[in-house]
Amino acid sequence: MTGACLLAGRVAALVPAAGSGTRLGRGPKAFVEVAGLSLLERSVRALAPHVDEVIVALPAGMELPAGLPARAVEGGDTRQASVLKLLRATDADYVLIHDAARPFLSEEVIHALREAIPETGAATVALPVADTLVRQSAAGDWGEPTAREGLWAVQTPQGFRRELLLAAHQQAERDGYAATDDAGLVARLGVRVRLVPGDARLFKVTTPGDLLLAEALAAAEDRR
Ligand SMILES: Nc1ccn([C@@H]2O[C@H](COP(=O)(O)OP(=O)(O)OP(=O)(O)O)[C@@H](O)[C@H]2O)c(=O)n1
Ligand SMILES: C[C@](O)(CO)[C@H](O)COP(=O)(O)O
Repeated sequence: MTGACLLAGRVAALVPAAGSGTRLGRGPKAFVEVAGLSLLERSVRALAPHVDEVIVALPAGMELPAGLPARAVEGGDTRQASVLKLLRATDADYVLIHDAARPFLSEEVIHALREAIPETGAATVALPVADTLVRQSAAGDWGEPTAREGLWAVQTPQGFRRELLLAAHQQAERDGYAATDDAGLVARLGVRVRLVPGDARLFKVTTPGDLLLAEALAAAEDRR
């Protein structure tokens, strides 16, 4: 394992990649290619040098691309269910959860996240919100403006002591509670989650417009 930031123990990167990519409309999204490399390959290749193992949750019946330094489990019906399966597939001391759909993950972000984890056992990469925010009215127009000060848009990777995240998932499962990310499940236990400034390039490829952006960014990065 390489990576400057020491976490005491083994670190696994867990990559939920079992989504169907409905909003993108190009089939299982993790396998969609950007400049010749799939979102999944880009994400795994960014993580692998910084962790002891990489485990990917895949849609049923799909296999890992040849030569990828990872092993696979079958994903669940939701992202939360896929992450729980990934957590049960490792005994690492720490886990970094990273969406396959966020393919532009830098070494700097991984290091900053790893440094933030030990204080409370939980940290996430996120970006301070830069746009004006408004809640829509009942008619779908401009409704109530929302102050953006102190608001962050949450990204991945997110890092945890594995036992803490497992406890959070198990509690959520008992309560029938669903969250859109893992930090939210841990925060629900009353544990402080550190916010680590992220990177605009960590956007989630969700819509066809995001894919165009990803193609442009990949072309620029691959030229460097
Ligand atoms: N059952 C699921 C659903 C999502 N994911 C993963 O969680 C990440 C974030 O999900 P999202 O971007 O919403 O992907 P999809 O669910 O594929 O997209 P959509 O909602 O448009 O179908 C993705 O890497 C996706 O593959 C997963 O592992 N298992
Ligand atoms: C985990 C996440 O990427 C953090 O922003 C996000 O919540 C995933 O949401 P999705 O609806 O599963 O894309």
